[in-house]
Amino acid sequence: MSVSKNLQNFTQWGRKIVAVGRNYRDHCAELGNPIPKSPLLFMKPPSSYLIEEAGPILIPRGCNDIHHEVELGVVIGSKCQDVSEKEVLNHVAGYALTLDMTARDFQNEAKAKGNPWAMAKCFDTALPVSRFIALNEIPDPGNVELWCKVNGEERQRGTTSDMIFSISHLISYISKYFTLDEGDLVLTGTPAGVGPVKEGDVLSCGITDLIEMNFNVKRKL
Ligand SMILES: O=C(O)/C=C/C(=O)CC(=O)C(=O)O
Ligand SMILES: [Mg+2]
Repeated sequence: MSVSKNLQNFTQWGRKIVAVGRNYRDHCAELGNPIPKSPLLFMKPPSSYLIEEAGPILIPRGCNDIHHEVELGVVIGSKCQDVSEKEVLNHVAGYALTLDMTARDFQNEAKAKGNPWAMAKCFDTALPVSRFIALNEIPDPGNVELWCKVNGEERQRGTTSDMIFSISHLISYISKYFTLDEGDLVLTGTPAGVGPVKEGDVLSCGITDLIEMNFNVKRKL
């Protein structure tokens, strides 16, 4: 699809962010979760976006276990409502490299009480995000290698070919329940290797040698 130049600033649009959880078998196993039968969805707010130049990832107040989750983001280019899997790629404008930062202690507490995950997933700086990645830079989104390092030490390396639900399936599925609009972002889930970062760490992630981003980690005062 042709991409409006403006869409390159998708993080400033204030659009929806739909995140998929438990989309890699090895990540389900490491957290002791069952393999989902259908996509597990949650939301992150646009206020959680953090671009590289904007400053550090801030550990939210009271959190003692914040985890990195490197993920491929898909930028929606046009309205998706009841879109078939075959049509999905016509609605994709491009991609982004993302970190679904997760306050794991908040999430575990919420899970134990049967409560929603908002406190764990939605805090300010919970969504470090790269520049817009054009379609031609990722010819096959179903076979993209993602990596994540803490202080230069590799923690995550996985490929989108290991997703349980493909990008086409995810977007088609979401569009059956709620409309995706131009400028929305879909996070496609993280592979195994998630783990903690602490104040003073440098968190780096990338897509093979296509793109890399680096963030300092600080505690919110
Ligand atoms: O159920 C859990 O314990 C944790 C789930 C997640 O945080 C899911 C994701 O965000 C993911 O798989 O990427
Ligand atoms: Mg995630």
